[in-house]
This record gives sequence, structure tokens and C-alpha cells, in this order.
Amino acid sequence: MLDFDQADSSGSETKDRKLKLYSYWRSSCAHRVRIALTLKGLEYEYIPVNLIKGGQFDPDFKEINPMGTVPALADGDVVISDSFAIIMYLDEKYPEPPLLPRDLHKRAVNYQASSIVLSGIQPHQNLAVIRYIEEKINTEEKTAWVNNAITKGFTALEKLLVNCAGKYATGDEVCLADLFLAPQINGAINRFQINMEPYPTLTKIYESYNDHPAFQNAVPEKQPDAPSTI
Ligand SMILES: N[C@@H](CCC(=O)N[C@@H](CS)C(=O)NCC(=O)O)C(=O)O
Repeated sequence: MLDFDQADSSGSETKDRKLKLYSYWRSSCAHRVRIALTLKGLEYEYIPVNLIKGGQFDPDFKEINPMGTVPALADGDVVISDSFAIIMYLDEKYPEPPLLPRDLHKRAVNYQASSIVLSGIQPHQNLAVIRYIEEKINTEEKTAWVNNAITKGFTALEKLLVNCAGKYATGDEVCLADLFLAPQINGAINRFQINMEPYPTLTKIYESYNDHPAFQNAVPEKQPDAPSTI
């Protein structure tokens, strides 16, 4: 269940008052925000919400996010849920380094890639959905469902990015799309055992994420609520 007093911090230099991030170690949506916070050099308090034990349904947490999902961010009295809204808020409040390229086409590709992950893939692999399929049908159907969603999304992303990727998704600077892609690829590989061979562009940019400190710090196994053996 929720433990509002259990706090850990990460990130680098402090700016303004301390932000609070409601997170779960294995949540790909919270993972996106963890990368953004560290990229922007923002220190934050990590408040774990245990999704397996039902912390998202705790009335105290539902006051923070009535959708019963992580992440949520509290910036003083300002409370925002939904990773996209949080990341845009942070980018507007802390513009350096910027997450959106000036080039309008590249910017649109960033929105498109982020949207494929946030509305075309993640909702299909979300805990509530896969639990439902497993309970109502069986484990094989759950696995097939998730594989289908990830394969469809990754095929589209590979085609979208093959001609514009550099070190990262849309060039040699980290941009919005990378914050969505890194957690999604990480989960596909480590949680859902997806074969990445058909996606050489995604595989190449994932290697760059693994070399970048802000991405390294945000991975599930480094979070304070991660189990000691995964
Ligand atoms: N669009 C939302 C989706 C949030 C979401 O689905 N979060 C998942 C973890 S990645 C969750 O909290 N699931 C809880 C549940 O399924 O009960 C966002 O991007 O923040």
C-alpha cells in the first residue's frame, strides 16, 4: 500500500522546492518522467505506489490521481498526472535542455512516436488489461495480445524513425520521443521478451540510451522500490 512517508531522492542539482513523484519501479509511464526529471537536473522525492499490492486504488492516492495510475507529480500545490502532461509541464517550466526540436517536421515526429507508445502500445500492456485477459481467458492469450500490440507499434516506429534517427530517435540530441521509447523498449526486452531483431533502428538508439546517465538512473532496477532480486 501507499507509504507517503517513505522517501528517496534522485536527480542532480536542486531547483526550487522539491518535487514529489508518485512512481512504481516497473511502470514504463513513471520511467518516462524519471528520465525527464534527471535530464532537467531536478531533485525529487520518490514516493512508491505498489501497483501489485493495489496502492493505486488507495483512497489517499485516488485523491491525487482519480484514474488510479502512476505517475503523478506534485509541485507544491500543483498536482499533475499522466506522463505526457507532466513531461510537457516540466519542459515548459524548466526549458533547458529543451525536449522539442525547433524543426517542425522533427517536432511532429517526436509527437507521433510518443503517441504511438502512449496510446498505441502501453495501454494494451497495462497491468489492469493484462490481468483481465489472464483472468477471463488465459496466459497464452495475454502473451499473444501484448506481443501483437508491441509488434504493431514497433513496426510503425521502425518505419517512422529509420530515416531520421541519429544517436537518438530524431537526431543526435535527446528529445521527447526518446523519453517514451526508452522505457517501452526496456519493458519489451526485459518484461515481455520481445525479439528486437526486426527493429535495427530501435535497437541502435536503445544502445545510446544505455550509455546516457539520465537514462541509466531511471531504469526500473535502480529505483528504491525495486525488489533486491529481479
Ligand atoms: N496515460 C497514462 C497512463 C498511466 C498508466 O497506465 N500507468 C500504469 C503504469 S505504466 C498504471 O499505473 N497502471 C495501474 C493499473 O493498471 O492498475 C500516463 O501516461 O501516465
